[in-house]
Amino acid sequence: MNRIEGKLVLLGGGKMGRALIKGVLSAGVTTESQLTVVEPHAGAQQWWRDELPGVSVTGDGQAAIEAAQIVLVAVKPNVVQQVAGSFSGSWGERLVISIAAGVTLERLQNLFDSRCVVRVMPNTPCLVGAGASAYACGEAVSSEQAATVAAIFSAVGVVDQVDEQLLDAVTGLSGSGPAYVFVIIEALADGGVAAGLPRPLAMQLATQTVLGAAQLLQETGEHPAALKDAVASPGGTTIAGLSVLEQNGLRSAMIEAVKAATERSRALGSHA
Ligand SMILES: NC(=O)C1=CN([C@@H]2O[C@H](COP(=O)(O)OP(=O)(O)OC[C@H]3O[C@@H](n4cnc5c(N)ncnc54)[C@H](O)[C@@H]3O)[C@@H](O)[C@H]2O)C=CC1
Ligand SMILES: O=C(O)[C@@H]1CCC=N1
Repeated sequence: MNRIEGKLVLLGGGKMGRALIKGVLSAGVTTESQLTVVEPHAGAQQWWRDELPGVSVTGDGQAAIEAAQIVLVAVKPNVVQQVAGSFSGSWGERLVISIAAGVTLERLQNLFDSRCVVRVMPNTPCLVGAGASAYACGEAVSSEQAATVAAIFSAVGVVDQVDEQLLDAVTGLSGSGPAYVFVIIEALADGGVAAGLPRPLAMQLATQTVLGAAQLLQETGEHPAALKDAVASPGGTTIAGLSVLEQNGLRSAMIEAVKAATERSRALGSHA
């Protein structure tokens, strides 16, 4: 795993900032002493002091940003403008990496008055090293800086560089997707409970079934339809279940969910 050089500042120590930094630290891509977290809320600051006492935490990022080579922006989309304006120096050649949903490279370039900006869409499984991320680079991002982005996000999962126009769809699929899968797991477990299983056993079976199916798909490289067909015996249990999923529009619900989240990402970008 590539170690990154230089000081890194995280702007926004909330859910995603925590997931990314914990993952990156445990992969050894950076160290606690290279890191400063800028976070205004006392409760969130306390989390960092309790969980990662070697990381500096501050409410005022001026000095830390001055000393940093890399700035990771993990605030809500409507706060990006505020954090960009809160630094009184020039953002200059610093690498600014934003994970804010919908906030475009053009918008980032304007807000940070810099062409060294990268727009990334990660997801929460980064916390356990199983994230899925994609990124697009601004006009002046060097190949070394792009490699730094790849090093950070490959430390916490898989990462691809894409054309920026694809990032709203990435947001709708893999950025928001963990939530869809959690709903599926919860619903599978509810079904198990309805069919008479104790809740803890139902949760374990539902979770492991989703994990195992994903792993089987990934490791065999088979088409999902072929793997689905292999489960469904003629006149058996699975085809009875699949038939109910089709009657209730599961596929179409999934497609519409990704499309709706993609549209929402586009809308967030136009309002951020
Ligand atoms: N939650 C998710 O699954 C994903 C979120 N994202 C993006 O990540 C960004 C952060 O999302 P979450 O971590 O879920 O939100 P969050 O609300 O958990 O974290 C945001 C943090 O920013 C802090 N903050 C507010 N104003 C600030 C300021 N002026 N300076 C520094 N920090 C400030 C807040 O106190 C909070 O701790 C969003 O832009 C979101 O679109 C991207 C991928 C997945
Ligand atoms: O719901 C959101 O806006 C963020 C972006 C992707 C996942 N969560």
